[in-house]
Amino acid sequence: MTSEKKDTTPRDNTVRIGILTSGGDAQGMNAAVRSVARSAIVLGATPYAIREGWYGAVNGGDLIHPLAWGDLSNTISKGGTIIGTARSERFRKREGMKDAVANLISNGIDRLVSIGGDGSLSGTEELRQLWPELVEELVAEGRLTKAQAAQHPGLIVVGLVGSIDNDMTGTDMTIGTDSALNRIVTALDQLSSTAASHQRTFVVEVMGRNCGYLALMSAVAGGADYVLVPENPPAPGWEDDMCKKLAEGRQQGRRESMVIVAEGAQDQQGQRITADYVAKAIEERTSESARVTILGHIQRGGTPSAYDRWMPTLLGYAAAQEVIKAQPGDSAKVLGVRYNRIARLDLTRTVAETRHVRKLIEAGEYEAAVESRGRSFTDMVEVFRVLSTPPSLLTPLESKAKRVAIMHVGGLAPGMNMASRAAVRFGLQRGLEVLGIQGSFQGLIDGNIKPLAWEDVEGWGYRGGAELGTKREIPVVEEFYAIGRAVENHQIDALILVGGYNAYLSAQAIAGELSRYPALRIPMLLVPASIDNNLPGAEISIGADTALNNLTWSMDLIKESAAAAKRCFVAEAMGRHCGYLALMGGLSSGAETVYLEEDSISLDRLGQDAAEMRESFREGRRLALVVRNELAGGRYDLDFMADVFKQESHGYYDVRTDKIGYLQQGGAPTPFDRLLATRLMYRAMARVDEALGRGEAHIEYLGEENGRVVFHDIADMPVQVDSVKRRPKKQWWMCMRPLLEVMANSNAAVQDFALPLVDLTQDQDR
Ligand SMILES: Nc1ncnc2c1ncn2[C@@H]1O[C@H](COP(=O)(O)OP(=O)(O)OP(=O)(O)O)[C@@H](O)[C@H]1O
Ligand SMILES: O=P(O)(O)OC[C@H]1O[C@](O)(CO)[C@@H](O)[C@@H]1O
Repeated sequence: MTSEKKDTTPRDNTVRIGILTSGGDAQGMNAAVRSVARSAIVLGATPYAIREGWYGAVNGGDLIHPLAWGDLSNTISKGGTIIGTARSERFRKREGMKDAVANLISNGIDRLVSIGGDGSLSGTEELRQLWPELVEELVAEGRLTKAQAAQHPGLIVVGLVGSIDNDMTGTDMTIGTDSALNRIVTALDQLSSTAASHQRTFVVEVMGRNCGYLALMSAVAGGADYVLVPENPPAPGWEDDMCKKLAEGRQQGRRESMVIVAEGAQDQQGQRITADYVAKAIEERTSESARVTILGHIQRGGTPSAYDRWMPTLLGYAAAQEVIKAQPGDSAKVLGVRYNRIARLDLTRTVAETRHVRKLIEAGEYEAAVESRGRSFTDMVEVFRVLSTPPSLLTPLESKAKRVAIMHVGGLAPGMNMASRAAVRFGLQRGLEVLGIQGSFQGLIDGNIKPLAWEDVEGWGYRGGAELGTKREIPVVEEFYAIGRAVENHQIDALILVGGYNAYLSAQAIAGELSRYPALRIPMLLVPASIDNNLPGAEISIGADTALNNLTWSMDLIKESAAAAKRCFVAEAMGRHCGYLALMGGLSSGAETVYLEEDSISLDRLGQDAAEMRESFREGRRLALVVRNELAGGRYDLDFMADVFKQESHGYYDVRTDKIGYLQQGGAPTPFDRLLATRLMYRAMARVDEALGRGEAHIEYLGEENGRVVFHDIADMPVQVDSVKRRPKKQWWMCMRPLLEVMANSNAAVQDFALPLVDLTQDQDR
């Protein structure tokens, strides 16, 4: 970013858009700033940075300056906010706001994209409402001319929610939350090994102010034993309950114990519960020592997750579009995300609703407070209870004498272990016996099957790989008899297959042979797990988020390695025929070009891209990233593409290739994949239980679509997928394709394209 003093006197007639980040910084704010600024440039407007949040608006001068395309280079992977943030006390006062109006107008700015938490956004709205009055006063005081006042009659505002707390109602995730959750869960994984070595309890305090989202979700994803959140204060005597739970867990073989305390946790008397208090309570009641870890600002630090890059990029484009189109007097909007789509929310209402939750907690209306956090939060309270409570403390359920088997089929997907762990615990709670099949269909035929107890799956959640193994082979007809015999011999009443496309094809094959093999007429349910994200009826499959993060992280490293030389990297992402990883990885790592299998890639296109690449290096570019999906371009493979770029470089840059490969499949699953696996298995086990109760035997697959878990009969599969390309006919993320062009090219021809919007009138959670 340039540091020289800018002449901010308005000279052109373009629309000027001020961009500020305010309140606590959050990972992903840079992606939002970059996107708003670059989209503004592509849409014909001029972006201005207002540095240090509202402090910059109040103080003006060098703190307000235009942003050039190059100022945003290589910022998407950076943590924090490159334009600075602050908590400005002066802005809270009328005089401070008046100074802000004077400074904004003297820079020709009356359109603003404000990125921050509810405090920052309510400050923004207050300024918008006071604007006309303050302008009048400034004219009366001679600080603005009448012409300036006439030119800027009102402030046009769009808000983006940047805060790790995820406390804004109406939006599923705020910018920074996913990264903070990644940070917390990584820390919990690391603490687990030391805790297990000593059979010790760790009490971990996490951020979130009055919101328990980070605490609750990290407790589920990190496999914790007990959680304390502000919305759901524990009843008197909770210290004894907690210690009983910890002791029982130990009895069941749990070596590491973890208690998560939200920083805003309190008891029903409104008394704050600190991590130290929790540790003391444990030491007083058990013979064990407890250790306290306060994660603090680590949670807000470091590089953003892939989600906190592509999501703010999408929102940033939408915000630029919105702020350019809006008219003075239009109500202010805040753009959030619901079900991976953009939610256009009324700023005033959203902020008021958010503050209302805080009031509910203060008033002791806890049930209402939990409900206000939305369905996913409410469900997770119950999910956590079931997952974390040792069987001896769960209300005993009568055994149903039914056996549900679980196995993996297809390529490895991080999160498969979490799905198995959840299956065992949800199944046992329902009075079902859960069997683990080792080694897919061949394992079933060979009888590699054993009952899984509550403690058998302890610690599985954070492991990469698949403890039950997985194989890609689809059973052939000759094996169906053996499979049927195995199902009968092991008295398997229902089967849950966690896996990828080949699991679905296997189920389809079984469905076609049911009349010949009646033993296979049992409920079967497919749970989507594939890093390719190519499964029907599932917008995201288990494993795709981990793979995307692994890919993004590797491309960050590649970019860094290339920064020293003038270099173009051509990187290859997995995904087979599905471009999800390549496109989202490209968007998240700031790639210049992405080639998908879904595109038709001609030699002409490659030649043209290479010529543009040469031109950009000739004009001073130092680094470029091209991402290709592993099957994109058919015979134009990785080496061929690299050769075209090399041949056309004319010495302006050199070219290197990198096949990212199997590291995309490896490592511990991200919190998103763990939570998705848990949510899906919660519903899967309930469905199987119901089917067993009713004596039904459907073969179904499930997945999340538009924020709902939806079940489809296997017969729907041919309608939903392109069977040659092995991917859904409709891929919701494809509409983000033009976004990459907008972020990569200031002369992008793409002006306006359809954004994935959620229809809030159809939203049953609002
Ligand atoms: N009611 C208000 N009126 C005017 N300005 C406000 C108001 N509330 C907050 N602000 C401005 O926004 C800044 C940031 O607010 P706050 O500290 O509440 O953080 P936030 O935006 O809620 O972010 P975070 O989620 O990180 O806490 C304040 O320092 C102040 O300048
Ligand atoms: O960075 P500061 O000013 O210490 O603020 C910490 C607070 O900000 C947040 O990180 C974001 O609102 C909260 O979770 C935390 O309570």
